[in-house]
Amino acid sequence: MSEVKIVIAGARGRMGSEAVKLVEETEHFQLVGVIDHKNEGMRLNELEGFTADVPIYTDIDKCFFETNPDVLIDLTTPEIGKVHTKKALQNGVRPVVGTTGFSEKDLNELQQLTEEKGIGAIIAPNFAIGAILMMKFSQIAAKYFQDVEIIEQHHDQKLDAPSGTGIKTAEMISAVREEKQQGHPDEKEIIEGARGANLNGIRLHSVRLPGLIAHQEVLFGGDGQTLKIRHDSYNRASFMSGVKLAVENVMKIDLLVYGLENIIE
Ligand SMILES: NC(=O)C1=CN([C@@H]2O[C@H](COP(=O)(O)OP(=O)(O)OC[C@H]3O[C@@H](n4cnc5c(N)ncnc54)[C@H](OP(=O)(O)O)[C@@H]3O)[C@@H](O)[C@H]2O)C=CC1
Ligand SMILES: O=C(O)C1=N[C@H](C(=O)O)C[C@H](O)C1
Repeated sequence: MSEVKIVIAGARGRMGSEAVKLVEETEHFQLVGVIDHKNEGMRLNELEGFTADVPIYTDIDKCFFETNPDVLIDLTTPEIGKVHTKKALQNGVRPVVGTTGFSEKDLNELQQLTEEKGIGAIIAPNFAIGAILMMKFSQIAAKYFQDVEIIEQHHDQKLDAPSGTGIKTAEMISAVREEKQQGHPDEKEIIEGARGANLNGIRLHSVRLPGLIAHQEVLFGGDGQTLKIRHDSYNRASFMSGVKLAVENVMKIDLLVYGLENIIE
């Protein structure tokens, strides 16, 4: 594979700093710059913990113009991630987006823009291979068990709830499950929110605690039995093989792919 020139947005963050390591360690990847909201004019290796000698930009247009990247890896925040993805597509840069918190409307807009530009884009709510399998296995199980609830657990610095993975799991299950209103028909929430979020009748519960990283359990209930499908990420390195796969694949496609399950057959 020929060399892929990469810019990372959110490089100082928990995920971004792992992505910097991944890019530095991968022979056919080249880090050409990073996008931040501070440290304009500095080099990344002037910041503690980094060795990559690349420029830091606070202006994404200037970054794209000066570094001419093939791919933008975005690992920022729900608000800014959307702006960056749009800017990347407008500049002919292929986005690989791990940032979560995109709405259906955002995804539709980005899909349209991708089609207009005719270049690849990947938005992956979860890059961990085990999490992709957890979602795929849940989709299989949902053909046999109509009753399902999702419990996702994350660190307490997470900005969005439910998690992107929780939403994607519910969407994948909804695609194969006959819609069902679960629980007792006369059920009443004594305290609002007690039954969690509701996506097509599937309940999604979000736990936020220090000490956690990223965990999800999908619980199915049937006659006298339950089935639990669980995935745990214990560190951010667990996401990096998926980031690598996404970067390699985004160079070969000319459409928007939402979810790595569409790439890992
Ligand atoms: N798809 C996946 O597999 C995974 C996705 N995620 C998602 O990735 C995103 C990042 O998560 P995480 O690394 O934990 O978060 P962090 O808060 O650790 O990192 C986000 C980084 O983005 C920076 N940032 C904020 N605003 C801007 C901006 N305007 N331009 C450039 N950088 C900016 C932050 O800087 P500062 O700290 O100064 O604000 C910070 O360095 C989240 O949306 C999370 O849900 C997380 C894990 C796995
Ligand atoms: O914010 C996180 O940490 C994570 N976010 C993603 C999500 O919202 O699903 C992926 C993973 O769960 C970690």
